[in-house]
Amino acid sequence: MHHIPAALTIAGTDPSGGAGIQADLKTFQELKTYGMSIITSVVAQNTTGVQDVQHITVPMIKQQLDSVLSDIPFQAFKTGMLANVDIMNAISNKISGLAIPYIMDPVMVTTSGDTLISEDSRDYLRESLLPLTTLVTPNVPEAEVIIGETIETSEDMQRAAKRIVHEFGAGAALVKGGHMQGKAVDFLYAGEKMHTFSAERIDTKNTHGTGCTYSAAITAYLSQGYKLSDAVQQAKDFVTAAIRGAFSIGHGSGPTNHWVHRTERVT
Ligand SMILES: Nc1ncnc2c1ncn2[C@@H]1O[C@H](COP(=O)(O)OP(=O)(O)O)[C@@H](O)[C@H]1O
Ligand SMILES: Cc1ncc(COP(=O)(O)OP(=O)(O)O)c(N)n1
Repeated sequence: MHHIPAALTIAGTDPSGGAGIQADLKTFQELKTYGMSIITSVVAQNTTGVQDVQHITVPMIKQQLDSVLSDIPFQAFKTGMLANVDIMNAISNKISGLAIPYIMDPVMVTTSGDTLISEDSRDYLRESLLPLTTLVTPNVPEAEVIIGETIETSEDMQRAAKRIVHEFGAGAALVKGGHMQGKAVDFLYAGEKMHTFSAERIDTKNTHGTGCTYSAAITAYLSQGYKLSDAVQQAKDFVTAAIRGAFSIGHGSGPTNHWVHRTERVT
């Protein structure tokens, strides 16, 4: 039988199409993985920020998960916005038995400065969800929240990645350097050596949804059987190209361009 790689995203929405579920599904599709989605919160947002949020009820989130789990196999999954402890707890109960890669994008605050998860859920995320992960992908502010320390240098980023694995129990940690100065350097630590992924910093304000796109690309590559460091390298190339080709649309920080690879192939 023909094997179709499939992946699931569990996250909030972005009706303007740049981040959240919409970014994840576009990325899965572009990378030729069949995409499925569980919506945790409906977020009224656009390139300028978040205007309103409505959380989906816990029974409805559980039912969405059951609908997928009872029907279609998938080879990797990711979580994005999980707004509160009740939602995190429901997800954790449903996914803890799944023996496939789990990528957590520990979404907390958007680039526009809007908070997406409650204060008290940060502890739950750290203590109950992190140990379930294959990989967690914090940006620097998120890594600071997880370890409770300020990160100023690339040595600090590497120390954070190690602590997230050894002290907080994540399977691996990818600490992303989009919020630092100079080259866009990310560090991956999975318990052995430190891997470095580096790209030129692109001078653009259009970075809405980069974290979602990056973690979705890693999830897609893992669903296709790539080993972790190769999946991250492929995803880094994908997100860098997507930032380079980002759209100047909307009145704020525009979205990454998910089909830049295809347009490059066509022209
Ligand atoms: N201006 C940029 N030029 C090149 N790469 C970038 C730029 N901004 C972010 N990145 C990269 O995009 C990815 C997402 O990183 P980051 O912005 O830190 O996460 P988030 O979107 O979660 O805040 C990382 O690989 C980071 O290095
Ligand atoms: C629903 C939803 N989830 C996550 C984010 C954050 O997206 P991210 O990729 O970290 O990029 P920014 O948009 O914050 O730059 C979001 N905005 N919405």
